[in-house]
Amino acid sequence: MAEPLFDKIALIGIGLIGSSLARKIRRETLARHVAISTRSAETLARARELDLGDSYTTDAAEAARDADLVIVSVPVGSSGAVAQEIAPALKKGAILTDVGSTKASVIAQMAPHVPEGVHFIPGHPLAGTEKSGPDSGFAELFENRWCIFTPLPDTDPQALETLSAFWRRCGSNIDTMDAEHHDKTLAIVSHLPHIIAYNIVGTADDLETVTKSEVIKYSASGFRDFTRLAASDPTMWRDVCLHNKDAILEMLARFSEDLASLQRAIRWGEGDKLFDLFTRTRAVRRSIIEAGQDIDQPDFGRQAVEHPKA
Ligand SMILES: NC(=O)C1=CN([C@@H]2O[C@H](COP(=O)(O)OP(=O)(O)OC[C@H]3O[C@@H](n4cnc5c(N)ncnc54)[C@H](O)[C@@H]3O)[C@@H](O)[C@H]2O)C=CC1
Ligand SMILES: O=C(O)C(=O)Cc1ccc(O)cc1
Repeated sequence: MAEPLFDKIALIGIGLIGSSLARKIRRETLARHVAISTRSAETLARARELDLGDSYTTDAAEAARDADLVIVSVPVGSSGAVAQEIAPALKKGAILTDVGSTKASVIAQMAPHVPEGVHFIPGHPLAGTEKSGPDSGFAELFENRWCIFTPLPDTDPQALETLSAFWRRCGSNIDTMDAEHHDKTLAIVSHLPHIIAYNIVGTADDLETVTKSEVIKYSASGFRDFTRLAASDPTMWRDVCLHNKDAILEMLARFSEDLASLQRAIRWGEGDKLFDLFTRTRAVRRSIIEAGQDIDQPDFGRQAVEHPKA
């Protein structure tokens, strides 16, 4: 078995992402000690029952003390408060990272609190499901997934390599880019799909002419796919919307223009236009599959939750 990469890893936040990391770290012995901290005593008690770590506390600073790697896995709107709380406890040379779905805002919130000598490397694993909480995690979540880092200009290359090695051991491929580019890219490939899903399910729920029971009874697989995304955690997605506002609004404006054009094509019976668009979009799906992206991983997640492996 390979040597642990770290003596102590602190996981601040133990929901889907934090608990998936905990399970992987424990399974592969990536650290000698896993310290777990979360805000609510109830969630912490559940993490203890699931045996996700070696020590448990609601005091984030206590968990972060002496840690070589601190991973903040909380809704993006709470990342500044967490950074402020743990900052005095961070040891010199420690790596501080996060997993938040937005990056420019997380950097703006966390960076001002990071003490001299601590390596702050913002990160984002592109891996998840619609589930949340410590029960929903599974060790395989990050396998064959991308983990994006958005390093700051003064990021230490050695610390970046150490963190990359950790994520590779979690099964991920690594990419780096600047935070603004990350936020624009994720706005279109992740944030908009969730917003569209929330919207369509909300519209269906509001309809007067179709009853709620008909929506449930007759929901074809297309609508069901939207309901999966629309079941994602409300706190997490409220924060994503509020903290990637500009990029999301920019992509929504583009989306609305294209939707208006589609609406017009339907109104005027422009079959060729519809056919051309649908042909182009089918090719996008095919290239995703050809690129080997396992887009059905959420099903794998559901199976893993039914048969949890700590
Ligand atoms: N759910 C997903 O599919 C993915 C989520 N992310 C990002 O990962 C982060 C965590 O998301 P999940 O694990 O899905 O959420 P979750 O809702 O499953 O877990 C969040 C955890 O943070 C804790 N928490 C909330 N506020 C806190 C605070 N102020 N101090 C300490 N702990 C606090 C909660 O008690 C819970 O343990 C978010 O920033 C999200 O954007 C990234 C990739 C995928
Ligand atoms: O459940 C899904 O389909 C997801 O898209 C999960 C997800 C949610 C947020 C992220 O920042 C990354 C991945």
